[in-house]
Amino acid sequence: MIELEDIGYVRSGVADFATAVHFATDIVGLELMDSGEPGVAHLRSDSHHHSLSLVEGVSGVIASGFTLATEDALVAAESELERRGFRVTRGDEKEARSRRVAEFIGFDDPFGNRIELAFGRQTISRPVRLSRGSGITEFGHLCLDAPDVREAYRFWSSTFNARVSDWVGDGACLMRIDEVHHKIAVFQADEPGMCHMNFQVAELDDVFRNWHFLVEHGVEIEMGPGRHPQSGAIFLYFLGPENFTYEYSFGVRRITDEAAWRPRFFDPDEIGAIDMWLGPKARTVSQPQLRLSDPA
Ligand SMILES: O=C(O)c1cccc(O)c1O
Ligand SMILES: [Fe+2]
Repeated sequence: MIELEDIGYVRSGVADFATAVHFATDIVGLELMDSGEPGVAHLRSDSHHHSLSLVEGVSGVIASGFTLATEDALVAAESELERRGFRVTRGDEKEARSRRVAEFIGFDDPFGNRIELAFGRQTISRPVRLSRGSGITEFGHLCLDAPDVREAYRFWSSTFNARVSDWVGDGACLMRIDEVHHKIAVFQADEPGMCHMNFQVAELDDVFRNWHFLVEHGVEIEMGPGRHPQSGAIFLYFLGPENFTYEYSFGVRRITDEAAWRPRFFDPDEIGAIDMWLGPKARTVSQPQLRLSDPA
């Protein structure tokens, strides 16, 4: 069992670098760090150096990064994964530097999502300078796609310390690795990929201010503002360049009594399954509400 300390970063390839960086900063509000690497943009949301890296090149997610507490844990994880039959690679010095971690390993999960495990992630002491007043306080969770969500749960819960907090039928599994209701989610989709990346905002008002801001700037709102019955968070999903979905949310539940929590099963075909406020997608019958982007 590999103990994940936290979520770390998302690394994503973008074909139109300038447009993606402009969106991540001037629209989403993340801080652009000086990466020192041409074609790599590091976006900061909290006390860590970055949560999102945009890398000029082929469009699409490159890796999802998680942190482990110690170097020993990383070494142990490497052999544990190899014992379980995964092909594990170790990042070289340049790759580790680009991720602002001391060491990392990478492997493909059973569905083809690239996962990286790192230790020694860089903390920055000075306050975040958000590019606009979006109220972002931290990287909240990441959501991966997999064809079989229950199988994905078996993988995450048997390989790592991930516990299910709630299910939305066979369509979504929300998992915690600490007190936060979920930091890892898996949504059903035919192909692997990054379903969305969530940032927490400081107050309820930020969700609504951001909503108005996004609408004014012609950004496609995928769903919300609404409220998830699972985490209890007020959410807003919106579409960035190259099909990258961002989510802002406020008020995520913390599960402080680990022993008392029982995962719940929500029926995705039931109205309000992921939006208690019954917004437009929540009213769609049978049930593309778990698919945030309408199929092209
Ligand atoms: O926050 C949640 O509970 C939640 C539920 C369904 C889907 C999501 O993306 C979520 O973040
Ligand atoms: Fe989410």
